[in-house]
Amino acid sequence: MPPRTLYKKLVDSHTVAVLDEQHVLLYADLHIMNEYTSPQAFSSLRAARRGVLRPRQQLAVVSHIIPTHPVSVAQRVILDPASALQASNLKRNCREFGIKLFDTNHEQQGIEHIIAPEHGWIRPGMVVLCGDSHTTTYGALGALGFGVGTSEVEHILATQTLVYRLAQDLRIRVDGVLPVGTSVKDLILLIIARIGAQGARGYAVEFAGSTIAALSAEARMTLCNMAVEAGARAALIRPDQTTYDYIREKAQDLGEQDFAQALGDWRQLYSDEGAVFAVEHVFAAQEVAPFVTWGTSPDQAIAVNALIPDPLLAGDAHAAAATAQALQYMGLSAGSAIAGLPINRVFIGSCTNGRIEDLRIAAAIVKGQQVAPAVRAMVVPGSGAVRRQAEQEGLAAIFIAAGFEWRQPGCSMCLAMNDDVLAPGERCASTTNRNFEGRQGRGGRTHLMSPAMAAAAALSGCISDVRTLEKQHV
Ligand SMILES: CC(C)[C@H](C(=O)O)[C@@H](O)C(=O)O
Ligand code: SF4
Repeated sequence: MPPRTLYKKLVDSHTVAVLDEQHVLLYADLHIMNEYTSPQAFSSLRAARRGVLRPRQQLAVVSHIIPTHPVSVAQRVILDPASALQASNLKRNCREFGIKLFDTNHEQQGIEHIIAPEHGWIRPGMVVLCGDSHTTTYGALGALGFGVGTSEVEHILATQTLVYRLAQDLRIRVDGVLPVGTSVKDLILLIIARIGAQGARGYAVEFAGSTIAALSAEARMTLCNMAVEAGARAALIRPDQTTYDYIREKAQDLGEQDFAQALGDWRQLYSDEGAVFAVEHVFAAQEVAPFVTWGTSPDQAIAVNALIPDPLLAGDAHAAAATAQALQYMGLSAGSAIAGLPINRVFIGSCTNGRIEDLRIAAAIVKGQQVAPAVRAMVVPGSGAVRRQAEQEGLAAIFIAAGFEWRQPGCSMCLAMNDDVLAPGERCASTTNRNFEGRQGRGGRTHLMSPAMAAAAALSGCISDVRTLEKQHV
């Protein structure tokens, strides 16, 4: 057999039938649903008088619409009628078809992409599908994860398979040590800025190199989560000891013997020597600086000490128009510094940066300091488990003492489908993944950055270089 990439191995091991040169029928080990993209699928299923083939390989989470007010989980109520209906529909569907659900008042409630790995349900070698684009997150653990559309959700529920168009292979190598004050979030913002928001379109991306190997399992999730913002159809990292240790800790139901047996399979999950990638990009970790987006697309990002780009210097007329439009929406002028720009809001959370390690990083910066008076800052943990752990570790107390709001988990202001929204014109330092126009509320202005940079912005009241801030406090 010719050398294969990790991606090809995963596809091959889940191919039920080859349909044509471009398409296979792909088997899904796990299918995750949210309240937003599943209702129609269930309606169609009922209309066709079909059932759910493998209910135990399904998982449902109410994540996008739940309010995050700091009332107890049991007291959480969805007031918005349309959202309440979505949640009750999901409940009804899950009850009828016997699917495990993390409902609005569940203690472990949170964002689907945080809940699934933290319970040990994502394992190397799996295919995981979900009606949500950030399903690429699971590549961090060596699983092939990607988002599907509503009509595909119906097909998966009925057959546990998907008609899948094959992607091409792209490798991104990163070597070296990330500089002090930077994190994997800065790395992925830099990569997207360089290759563009369409730079990985149509490709399954494998991240490789010493920088990637040194990342924690959670940091790898941040990386694979955001790869979709470069258009990637999947993101993968070869499983290694870091992966095995993470799963050992999280997968409580996996006994010694099963784990040992699984390890044998997981160790085969790598791109063979000589496997061909259609495209390869190489980066050096030393190039990474704290990054911030200035525009309305995740690739419109610069190092915090750089100047906001000038449309006149853009490559072509199309790029010039896009830059000018983004600057206008963001209320920024070309050529000015991004550092020092006053902000109104800070949001720390989301499936990109709402894990315990993210909260630890932010809390270390915030500790003993105060949120700037004009700023409203919130921390929304990614799940009930993250929230509880942060409370046990004393992180919540640090945030609260500094003046942050300590909220209940959910997607929250990542996409403003609940009442956590920006007012028109408000500027937000956000650890999320998308800065599209209106993403956090109509007329709201989003600057994507790392948890460390968001913490620094909260304290100083403006976009600030966390490296300088850290020095001031030493
Ligand atoms: C609501 C859902 C379909 C959407 C996605 O697919 O990613 C959301 O999670 C997002 O982040 O924009
Ligand atoms: S946290 Fe944001 S990116 Fe993640 S699933 Fe929710 S809305 Fe989508």
